[in-house]
Amino acid sequence: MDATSFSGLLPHTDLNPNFARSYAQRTPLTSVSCHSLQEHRPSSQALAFLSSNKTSKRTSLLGGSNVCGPVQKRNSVGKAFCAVGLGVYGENVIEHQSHSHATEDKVGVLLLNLGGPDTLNDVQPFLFNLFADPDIIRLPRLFQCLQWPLAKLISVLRAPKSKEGYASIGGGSPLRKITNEQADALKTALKAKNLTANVYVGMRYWYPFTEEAVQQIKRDRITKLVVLPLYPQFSISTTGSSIRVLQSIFREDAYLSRLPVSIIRSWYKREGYVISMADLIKKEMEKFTKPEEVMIFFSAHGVPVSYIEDAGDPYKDQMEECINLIMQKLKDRGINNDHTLAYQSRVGPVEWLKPYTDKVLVELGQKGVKSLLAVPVSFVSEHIETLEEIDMEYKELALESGIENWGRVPALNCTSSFITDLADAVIEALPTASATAMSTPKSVLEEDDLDPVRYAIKLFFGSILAFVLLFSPRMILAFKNNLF
Ligand SMILES: C=CC1=C(C)c2cc3[nH]c(cc4nc(cc5[nH]c(cc1n2)c(C)c5CCC(=O)O)C(CCC(=O)O)=C4C)c(C)c3C=C
Ligand SMILES: [Fe+2]
Repeated sequence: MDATSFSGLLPHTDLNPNFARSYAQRTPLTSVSCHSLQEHRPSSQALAFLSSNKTSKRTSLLGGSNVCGPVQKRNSVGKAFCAVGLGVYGENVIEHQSHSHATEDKVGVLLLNLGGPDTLNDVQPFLFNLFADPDIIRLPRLFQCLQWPLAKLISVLRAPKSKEGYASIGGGSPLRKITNEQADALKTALKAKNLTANVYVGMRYWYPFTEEAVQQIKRDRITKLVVLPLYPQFSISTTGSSIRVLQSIFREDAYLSRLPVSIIRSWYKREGYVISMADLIKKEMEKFTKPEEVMIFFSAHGVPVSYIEDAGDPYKDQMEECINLIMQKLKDRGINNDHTLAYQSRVGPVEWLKPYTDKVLVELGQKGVKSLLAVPVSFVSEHIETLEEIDMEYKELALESGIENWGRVPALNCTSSFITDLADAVIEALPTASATAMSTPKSVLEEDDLDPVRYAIKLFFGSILAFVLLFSPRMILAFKNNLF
C-alpha cells in the first residue's frame, strides 16, 4: 500500500522522478476544482468554494506533456504552526510540524470516487465536469483558456451516445448507490475492529461532490482524516485529479490545513484485495463447463499513452503488476490458465494505451479461443463500463468473433473480504500526531500569467490555434468515427 501522512498537504510520490518534479511543483498549489463547480453545484457551496478559487493556469497537451502550474501561492502552514525542521520532497522544501490534540480524536475516512449521472438529464452536465478537468483533457498552455468551451462542445456532442449507454443500464449510474453502500460497510468493518469513524463519500464529477464531503468533515470537527480513493491503481486522471481538488480546498482553509491527513494513493498490492479478486475469478471460472480452457481477460480502463510516456503516470506499470499479483495468487491455487490484459473505453483522437479491448477480443476469437472470462480491473464498483460496455458491447463482439462461452467477473462492490481489507488499510494509514507540510517556491510563471497584455495575446493566438485544432482532419475524423 502506498500511503502518505501529512498535515494539510498532499504530496504525490507514485510518479516517476522526472514527472514527480514537475507534478509535485504544480500539484500542491493547483486550483482547478471550481471549474466544474461553477455550472453544476448548489450556489451556496459554489460561492463558498469560488471565494477560495484562484485563476488556474496549466501547461499540457491534449494527451501530451504537462509541465507547469497554475497561479501558485506559498503555503504558510509551516509558519503559522511551530515548524520544527526542514526536509526535502522533490524540489520542494518541507517544513515539519507537530500537532497535539487536547481533545479525543474524531476519525474521518474520505472515500474518493468518480461519480456518475443519477438521471439522463444529468449526463451532459456530468460530462462537462469531466471534460473541464485539466487532468482529463490536457490542453497545451496556449489553449487553456479554451478548456470550458471545449468541455461544453465535447460534452454536448458526446451526450447522446452516453445517454444511450446510461439508458440501457436503467437510466443513470449506479455509482452513487454502490459507493454509499461501500461507505456504510466500511464504517461497520472499522467498528468491528474497534475504530469508530465517520465515512464520507466525495465524488469528482457529480454529487456528492468532494467539496460537499469536505464541508461535512469540517462541520463534524474531524481531527484525523484518512483519504482512500476507490481506485486500486494510481492515475493522474483519477486519484491524481481528486487529490488535486482536495489540495486546492485544504490549502485555503485554516482548519483543514492543520488537519492530520493520510492519503492511500494506491492499494492494488494489498493481499486482501488480490485475494478478493482471485476468489471472484475462481468462482466465475467454475461456472464454465471446461474451466481449464478459459482465457482470463483483464480489461482495464485506458488512458492516453502520453500520460504514461510524457507525464509519468504510473498507471500502466501498476496495472501490469496488479495483474501479475492476481495471476500469481491463482497459480498458488493450481489455476494456470492463459491470461491477457487490454484497455477499454478510449475517447477522442489521441493514442490510448494498447492493446485495445475490442481489437483483442476479435483477434482471440479468430485464433480459436472458445471460452473467455472478462475481468474488469481498474475499478471496484459496477458502472457503465462494466454493465454496458463489457456486458453488452464487448460480449456481442466476442460472440460474433467466434468466442462461444462468455463470462464476466462482477466488480468487488461490497465483497466482505475486500471491505475488511479496506478497513485494515485505513487503520494502517491513520495519521500520526506529527505531520509534514510542504511549501513550494512561487512559480516564475505566475507574474507572466497575471499580465493582462500577455494574457490577451495568448488568448488571441490560443483561439486561432484552437480553431485550427478543432477543424483539423484528425479532430473531424475523431468526431466522424464516434470517438467523442
Ligand atoms: C481507473 C478508472 C478510470 C480511468 C483511468 C479513467 C480515465 C478517463 N476516463 C475518460 C472519459 C470518460 N470516463 C467516463 C466514465 C467513467 N470513467 C471511469 C473510470 C476511469 N476513467 C468510470 C468508473 C466511469 C463511469 C462512471 C459511471 O457513471 O458509471 C465517461 C462517461 C461515460 C461515457 O460517456 O463513456 C467518460 C467520457 C477519460 C478521457 C479518461 C482519461 C484521460
Ligand atoms: Fe473514464
